[in-house]
Amino acid sequence: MALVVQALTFLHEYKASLLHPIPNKNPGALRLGVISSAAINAAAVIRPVETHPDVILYAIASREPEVARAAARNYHFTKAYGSYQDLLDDPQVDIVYVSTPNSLHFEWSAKAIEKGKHVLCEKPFTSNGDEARRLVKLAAQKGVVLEEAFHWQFHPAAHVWHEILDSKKYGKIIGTNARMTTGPSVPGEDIRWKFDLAGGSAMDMTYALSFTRQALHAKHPEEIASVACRPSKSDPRVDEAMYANMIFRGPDSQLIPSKIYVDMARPLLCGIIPRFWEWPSIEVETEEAIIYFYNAMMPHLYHYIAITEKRTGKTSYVKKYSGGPIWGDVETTGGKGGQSSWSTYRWQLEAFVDAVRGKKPPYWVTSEESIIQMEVIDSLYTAAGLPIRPTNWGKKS
Ligand SMILES: NC(=O)C1=CN([C@@H]2O[C@H](COP(=O)(O)OP(=O)(O)OC[C@H]3O[C@@H](n4cnc5c(N)ncnc54)[C@H](OP(=O)(O)O)[C@@H]3O)[C@@H](O)[C@H]2O)C=CC1
Ligand SMILES: O=C1OC[C@@H](O)[C@H](O)[C@H]1O
Repeated sequence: MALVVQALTFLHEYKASLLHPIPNKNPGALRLGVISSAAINAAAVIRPVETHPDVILYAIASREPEVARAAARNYHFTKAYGSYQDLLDDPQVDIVYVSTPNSLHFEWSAKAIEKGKHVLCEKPFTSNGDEARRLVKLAAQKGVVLEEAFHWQFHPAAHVWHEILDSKKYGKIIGTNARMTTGPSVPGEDIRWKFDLAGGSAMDMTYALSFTRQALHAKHPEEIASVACRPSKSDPRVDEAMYANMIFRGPDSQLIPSKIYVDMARPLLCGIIPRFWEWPSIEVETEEAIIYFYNAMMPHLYHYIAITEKRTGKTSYVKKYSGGPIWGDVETTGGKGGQSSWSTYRWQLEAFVDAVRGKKPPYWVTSEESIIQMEVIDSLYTAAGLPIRPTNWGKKS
């Protein structure tokens, strides 16, 4: 129930901002510029920046000057810009967060990179694989940090889950099943329904594919065995839901059947009950156990990793809110091993700032990972008989 999880994250972040005093900022703290007034801004960067000593809320831009001014007042940004370009033209901006609709990620990330800014770009990274490759190349040419904001991957729970799977304590992986759904439906006018804004369930709910590829350390699937889409009623090019059966090559070179189900308008149970309990999750079957990561998307709210051993039928539970195999020994800006109140976005910011400061971040979403993720989404659309999300900017005619 992605919308509920999202709403709870807004509350979680708001509570964290009330309970945790804003630390003194470093004299040379990085100046953040935010491109758009998106709903996700508060959870994804504004609250995390408040508790990070090395970043300040410097500027926010909107297509509407008054919207930018209101956001700046609400969240205490120093500057408000009535155009995205004006924000990028400000030499004081060091790092940029791009939270526009998907179709504009490439354009505004590229324009920020051209200005020498480091970029944290929302997921899905771009509209398609071609844009992803071009963006990564541009960042490398300009020598700036570029990161897809795949926040869930930075959380300690994700790292413990990896540790369990990679240990082979329960044998090799033999199958995966990931899902992300929301019902009641995503509202009708939302950007996620618009083809020209690179909408669609496989784009927005890219997490299910990410959980799967992460579990398997997989790149492209060996085969897309089948894909079925439920098209949006208003635009058949937009997938309201997608069901995909893929075969990946697993970490031991074995072939692994992997199911993905994403749905932006999950039918209500018995026609009336929203499935509030259905949070973005993945089940991994190994030779000896079923390992279920519940709420892999926003584990800071609540999560568990349930391990049910096939031989005994017994289930044990693992949870992890701080420390863990990657952050455990790290001196973070919140102390050793970070803080259990930190959201996925706060862990992500910690790593992003490390990278901008030239320090090796404990965890990183590689450029290759972001490119392949977009390439696989392209191939899912092609297999489904739907068009790949187009590039609207920067193509030489
Ligand atoms: N990491 C996460 O957990 C989440 C990530 N996301 C991602 O963040 C991005 C934004 O999502 P969300 O917050 O729901 O988006 P919203 O619809 O709330 O905001 C998108 C913003 O983009 C700007 N914009 C620019 N051009 C357009 C256009 N043609 N139509 C509509 N808006 C436009 C608008 O800002 P303005 O008018 O100020 O210019 C608008 O406020 C998406 O890429 C989404 O996938 C979303 C939710 C969660
Ligand atoms: O990234 C996201 O996380 C939460 C979802 O509700 C949302 O659709 C998606 O964009």
